[in-house]
Amino acid sequence: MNSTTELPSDAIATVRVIPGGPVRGSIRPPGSKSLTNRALLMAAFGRGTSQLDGALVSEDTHVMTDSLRKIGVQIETEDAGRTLVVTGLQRAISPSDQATGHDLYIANSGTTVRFLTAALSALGGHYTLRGVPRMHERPIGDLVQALSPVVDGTIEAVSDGGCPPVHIHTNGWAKQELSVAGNVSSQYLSGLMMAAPLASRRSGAPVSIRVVGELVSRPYVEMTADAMQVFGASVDLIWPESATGDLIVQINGDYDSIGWSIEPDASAASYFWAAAAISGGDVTVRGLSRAATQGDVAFVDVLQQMGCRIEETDDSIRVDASELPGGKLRGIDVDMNAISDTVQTLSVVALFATSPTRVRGVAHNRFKETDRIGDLARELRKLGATIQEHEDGMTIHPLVDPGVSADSPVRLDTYHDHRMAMSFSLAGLRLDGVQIENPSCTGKTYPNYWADLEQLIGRSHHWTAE
Ligand SMILES: O=C(O)C1=C[C@@H](OP(=O)(O)O)[C@@H](O)[C@H](O)C1
Ligand SMILES: C=C(OP(=O)(O)O)C(=O)O
Repeated sequence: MNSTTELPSDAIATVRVIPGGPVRGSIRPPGSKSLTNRALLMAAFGRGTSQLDGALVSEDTHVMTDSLRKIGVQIETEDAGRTLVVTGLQRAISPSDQATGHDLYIANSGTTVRFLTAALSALGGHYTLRGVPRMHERPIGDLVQALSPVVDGTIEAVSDGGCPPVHIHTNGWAKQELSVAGNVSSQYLSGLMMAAPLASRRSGAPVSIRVVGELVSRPYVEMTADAMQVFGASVDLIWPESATGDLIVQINGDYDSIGWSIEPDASAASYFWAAAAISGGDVTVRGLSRAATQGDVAFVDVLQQMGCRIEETDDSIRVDASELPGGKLRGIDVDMNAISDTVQTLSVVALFATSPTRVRGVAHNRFKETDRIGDLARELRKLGATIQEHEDGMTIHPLVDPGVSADSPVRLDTYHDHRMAMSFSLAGLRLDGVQIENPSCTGKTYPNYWADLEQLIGRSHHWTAE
């Protein structure tokens, strides 16, 4: 057994977090995945050269950067990749590109495949986007269906159920009015919104998008609109007045070159706030406030409902669980549709509450890196928890006897899902013997997670490669 601050490599099979006392400290997570991939896309198709500071360096941003470079976008890096200098590809695709086409590898990055599918269909050319086996089970059919009637050419998703690989052969968009479903993923709408300026370049006309029916993960659409405005495009989100009405999005204008500082990742911050809640400690996350563009900062409201105290400044949010009412976290009933990437984090916190926690509104979590309801329930049960699965979420019953025996370790599978690994590490703050499989899967959005966790939890805990 050894303790190290080095990154777990692929050769390391499991990690064990050793329980200890309250976690106290402060941390600044790496840049936001969602903002980095949006900024890369808009800078790549903008006028002139943009500089992005504080970018995330991870698998999801790497596949975006690589794909953009492959189609001819110039991207220079500084500060170990955290600064990106991007020269926009302000041109239609060249005849030689048209002849050869591009084969783009997008691993398991939902943002990359959905944003690029929309943008490349508007840019024109021949492309195939393919990823890991799980990516070929993640839906993109609603986006392809939205694009099929408007492209001048063809677009198809060839795996069962309308999943990647995606083949695109177009001369851009021939129409400016689209309809898209939003009940499986908001990334389809975000992709179409960001592609719109590319289509307007060709037609000279604004683009209008109707979202038919329910829209999940709404804060990400607001983030897209905000980021597009930062890049100089104009976006109107016209929200329906009744629950049954449709959202209409109108987009006009084009992307400028800008300098932009990217916020730390709020979904990543959830693990550190949760570490405070679970251990009865207090943790300050630097670089985020409630005014952040990322909806996931609202995870602190969930912890507040469970009894934690929240303190904010313009540039930090602190979660304090050192004086919980009655000394314990309380279970809650919460709709997490808007902040679904933090469901796994909450599910582990809920194991240590005094009453059950019901999570609602996240049926779309079954389409992510893995089935984040069924697979999550299976792993939590291995810890001895009673978990009820629902169509739209789950109920987590607190552990009756928190304390897994050290001589009978529990191995938790992570399903190549970074958020499974990061969330399960939190269980190890209180339970003995929790082993997390394939810890390097955090590389999708947080390659330095284990080192950062160790730095925060300090000497009383260690993560251990076995
Ligand atoms: O637009 C984005 O950056 C994201 C939207 C969300 O996906 P869904 O809209 O599929 O819920 C979220 O889960 C994902 O991590 C990032
Ligand atoms: C769902 C996620 O990612 P994506 O959809 O971008 O692959 C995530 O990061 O939790």
